[in-house]
This record gives sequence, C-alpha cells and structure tokens, in this order.
Amino acid sequence: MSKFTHSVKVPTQYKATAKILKVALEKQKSIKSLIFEEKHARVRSLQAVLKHYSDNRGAVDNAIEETNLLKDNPNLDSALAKVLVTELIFGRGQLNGDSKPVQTVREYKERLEKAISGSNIQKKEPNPRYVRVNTNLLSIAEALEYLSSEEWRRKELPAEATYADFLTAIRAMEEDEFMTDLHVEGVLIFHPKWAHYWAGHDFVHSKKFILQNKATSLAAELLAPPVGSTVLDLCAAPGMKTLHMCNVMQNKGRIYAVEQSQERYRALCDITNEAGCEIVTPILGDALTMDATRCPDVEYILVDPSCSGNGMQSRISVCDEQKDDKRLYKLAGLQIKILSHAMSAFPNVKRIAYCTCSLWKEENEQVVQRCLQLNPSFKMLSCKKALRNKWQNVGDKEYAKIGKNCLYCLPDSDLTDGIFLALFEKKRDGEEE
Ligand SMILES: C[S@@+](CC[C@H](N)C(=O)[O-])C[C@H]1O[C@@H](n2cnc3c(N)ncnc32)[C@H](O)[C@@H]1O
Repeated sequence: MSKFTHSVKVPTQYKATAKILKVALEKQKSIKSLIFEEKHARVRSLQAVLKHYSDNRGAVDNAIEETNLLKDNPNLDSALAKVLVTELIFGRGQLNGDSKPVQTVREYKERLEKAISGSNIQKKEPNPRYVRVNTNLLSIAEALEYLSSEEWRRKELPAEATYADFLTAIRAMEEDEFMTDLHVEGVLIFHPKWAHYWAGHDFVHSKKFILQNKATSLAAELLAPPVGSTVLDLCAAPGMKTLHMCNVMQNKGRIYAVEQSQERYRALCDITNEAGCEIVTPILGDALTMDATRCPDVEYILVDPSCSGNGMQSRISVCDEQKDDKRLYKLAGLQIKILSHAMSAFPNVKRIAYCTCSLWKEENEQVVQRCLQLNPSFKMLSCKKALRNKWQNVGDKEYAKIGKNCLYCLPDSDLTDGIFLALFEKKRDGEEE
C-alpha cells in the first residue's frame, strides 16, 4: 500500500470566494460583476463573506499582518487567508473541513481575535434590516398582528421622543424586538441579525413585505402624493418607489411609471403587478420624450435618475472608491436634463421630488442649483420641516438657500443607506420666494 496520503481539499466554497477576491483586488474589478460571472451554486454565502470582508477590510488585513499569519505560512494563499479569517472572525465563526489552510487559520483564531480587539480599527456594525408593509396586500394592523403572533416584541417610544432617542433605541434593540419607523408609516425595523431571515420569508416572496431601506422610502413620504392624484415617476425601474407611492395613494389615482431600459421595464411591470398595484401605467421610453400629451394631468413627479450609487450600503467594495470626475460630470448632465424636463414639460405639476443614492455634491446640490437657475418658477421646500424637524443631516450650507432645504441620509448616523433628497414646489403666479 502506498504511504502517500492525499491532502484534504479546501472546500470549493472558500476556493471560489478567494478566486473572486483575488481578481477584484488585483484588477480593481467590481465584485458584483465577478459574482455574477461565477457559476458556483452558493452565490449567497459567497456574497455574505465578501460583504463581511468589504465592511471589515482594515481589521482583517491588519490582523493578518500583526499575527504574521502569511509570513509564518508562506504556502498559504493571501486571498484565501483573507476569506478564511473573515469567515472565522466576522462571518459564521467557524470553518468547514480539515484542509491545511483551514487548520492553519483555526490555529491562529485567538491571536487574530486579540489583534482585532486590540486595534483601533472599528468593526463595522451592520445597519438594521428594514421591511416595508405593502399596504396593497396587507394592512399595517394585520402586519403587526402577524408579528405579535410570531412572538416579536414591539419596542415603542413615547410620543415626545426625539430623533436622537429613536436612533439610540434602534442601536439598543434586542434580537427579538422590532420598531416602527419614526418618519415613514409601514416601515418596520429589525435587528441586522435577521437580514437573511427576512430575505427568505414567505411574506417577502408574496410581496406583502418589501425589503426596502428606510432611506429610499423617504422619497414617496416627502413627495406625499394625495389619494386620487396623478403622478409621474420618470425613472421608475425596478419600481420600489412606484410601489411605495401607490401605497401612499391607497392604490387610488394614476401613476405613469417611465423606464427606458427594456429589461428593467420588464422587472417594473412584474413587480408592480405582483405587488397588487392597480393604478400604475408602465411606459417603456425615454423620460425626456414624455410630455403632457403622453402623460396628462400630472401633478406630482418623482425624479430618481441613474447615479453613481456610492451611498448604497449593499455595495461590496474591496478598494477605496476614487472619485471619478468624468463619470460624475456625465451623470450630472443627464440628471439636470431629466429634472429640468420635469420642471418644464408638465403644466399642471405642483410638487417634484429629486433623489439620488449618491453622496457627491456634483449629483446633488449642484444639480438642484442648476435646475433652479433654469426653472425660476420653482422654489424649494424644506425636507427637514416636512419631517417635523426630526432630522439631522441636511445639504451643504455653502449652497445658499439650497443646502439647508435638502436632506441627506448618512449610513453611520442615520443607520440607513446613503441618499440625497430635494423637494420643489411650483410658485404661485407672482410669488417671489
Ligand atoms: C436609480 S434607478 C431608479 C430606481 C427606482 N426609482 C426604484 O425606486 O426602484 C434609475 C432608473 O432610471 C432609468 N433611466 C435612466 N435614464 C432614463 C431616461 N432618460 N428615461 C427613462 N428611464 C431612465 C434607469 O434605466 C434606471 O432603471
């Protein structure tokens, strides 16, 4: 009998994840597109490890360096080490199998933990899981009743609670508790631990519950189209905000939902249909070609155009994002065109909401400034006031008369995705400011 023993193989899951991480780090490629190309069946867990790494990159790299893990084990692949350390410390807390790399990293567990707790690089705490009730299919009372029957405990705040009290309460939420949002009706807040639980829940599959971040729910909340009104959503797919506006309008009135990408238009039709929207007219076309003949009697408009998206917390990034001035200039040009079109092509319009999931001023305050110059018949409304002053982050005050009226959601302070919002109202005849 041969004395040669085959070494235990590294689980394909870890190998596939390390392969993606290696290419992303070496070629500075987007993890999302690399995952998309990956044939491996367990994409979700692969994504989870990469997201943990992206959130805790500094701490993982520092711990590997400080414990000499790679120096003492020169055969250990660097990307695989990052994946295994991430999974062991920030992910499931354990590793599968007994391959040599797994055994090695396991042996370093205590030293890695010590290095991480001793360093001043903070572990990034994930934001809560937001779940919005789709009132087309389920009332808020029914949703609360369901949660209580499943033994979720509702954490309530006194009516006089401030926004700071509210954020403190979210941070201190127990795992079996949930809260209702301070600003947006129907938004439920759960401990981040339950992110995957809700992603796989029946109510989410049947569209009774919608996985929508609180930040993006503020657009429909602030535009506040009344029941029975006529609304135009100029950049609509996949339709999260279209659906939310439909809920705000109690499924009464009309929403023209415009999308120019064929594939995304199909998603918009499917989602609004499955979610029970009876008032949505999806339109495949370019926002810039829409007018009052195609979409008559429009009173409220949402402009949520393509943007750099650097506020989205679901993004997985393993390199520091560089500001790409050329790309921002191009995006801002299109954003100005669409917002300005909304302001000029619909004679009955009363109010417009503009939002991006970008934190760059080029796509935000500067777009607003240019559109107000081009369309002096509009004035801004204060988003903070619309939220009963229970808000902190507004725009840059350097933009006189603009910054203070805009709203930012910032991931670290508002515990949401990063977004920007501005609200406009058509001035009455002869009105100055
Ligand atoms: C940020 S996404 C909108 C997200 C959507 N409002 C939601 O909440 O689900 C921007 C969308 O605008 C579409 N878009 C970009 N330019 C457009 C144009 N000129 N006309 C119509 N749709 C456009 C993009 O294809 C993309 O689907």
